[in-house]
Amino acid sequence: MQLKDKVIVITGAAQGLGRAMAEMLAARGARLALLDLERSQATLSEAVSACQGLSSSLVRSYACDVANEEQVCTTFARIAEEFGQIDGLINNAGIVRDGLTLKYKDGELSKMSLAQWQSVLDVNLTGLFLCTREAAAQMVLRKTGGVIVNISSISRAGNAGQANYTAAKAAVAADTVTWAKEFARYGIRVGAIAPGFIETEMVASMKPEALQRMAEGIPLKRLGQPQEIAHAACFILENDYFTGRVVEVDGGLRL
Ligand SMILES: NC(=O)C1=CN([C@@H]2O[C@H](COP(=O)(O)OP(=O)(O)OC[C@H]3O[C@@H](n4cnc5c(N)ncnc54)[C@H](O)[C@@H]3O)[C@@H](O)[C@H]2O)C=CC1
Ligand SMILES: CC(C)c1ccc(C(=O)O)c(O)c1O
Repeated sequence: MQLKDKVIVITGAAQGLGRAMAEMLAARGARLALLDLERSQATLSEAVSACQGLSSSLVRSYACDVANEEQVCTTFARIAEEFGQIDGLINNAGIVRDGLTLKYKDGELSKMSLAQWQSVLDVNLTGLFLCTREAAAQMVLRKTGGVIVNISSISRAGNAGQANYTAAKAAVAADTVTWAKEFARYGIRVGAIAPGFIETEMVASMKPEALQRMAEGIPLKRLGQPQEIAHAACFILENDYFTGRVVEVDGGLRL
């Protein structure tokens, strides 16, 4: 897919990987619909301005909680109406609520709460399902075809302290295959990226000692940059023979 003038929706676009992908796509001439939570609209406006500084193509922001079915349906219908079509979707919005499933220390047993489990599944998996369904529906109805890029994680292979996140990101990788098979007949490709540790606000909230230990274990000896993930997203969007696969961009962490 040539990116110039294509309409690409990015969820969780206010900061981090979402914003980096928005800026790279703007620089390549794509038209952008940038989504984030109501409470992140001020930051999202800054992302819109940054994109507008890189391109004369249309860039608009939308307040949308990807885990809210009504908001997702309304927002994707609005985007299709306002832009005339949807050519691409990057399912990037995600949260972490890390913790051990069980912790036993000094005679005290603590547990991951159902709310802690459910909140991560709601955003990282159900949200991604809702956005995929609504974007694909517009692509099918308008007979445009398109591309969907899901953000998984190397955590999908299992990571202590992330039972909720791991479950969601593994399901994202599995459903990337499911949807690649289901949607190929409509000219829709679906791919995924599994980033390793990338330098964003989410990772900055980790303990510095833990981050340092982690970086030392990465063969390339550094965290990834958001632009390196944006580059992978552009590859999936642009390469017309790519579907149903997960691109791992992790500095060799899982070798
Ligand atoms: N930073 C990293 O090292 C890695 C990140 N990832 C994944 O990449 C994606 C982006 O991560 P970062 O940019 O690091 O995170 P971030 O926390 O910096 O940005 C996430 C964005 O998603 C938005 N968001 C959260 N819940 C939302 C919801 N319900 N509806 C709409 N927007 C919502 C937030 O407001 C925020 O703007 C996530 O899916 C994350 O799981 C995967 C592997 C590694
Ligand atoms: C273990 C993986 C690389 C990981 C680690 C931390 C975060 C985060 O803090 O956001 C992730 O999203 C991950 O996927």
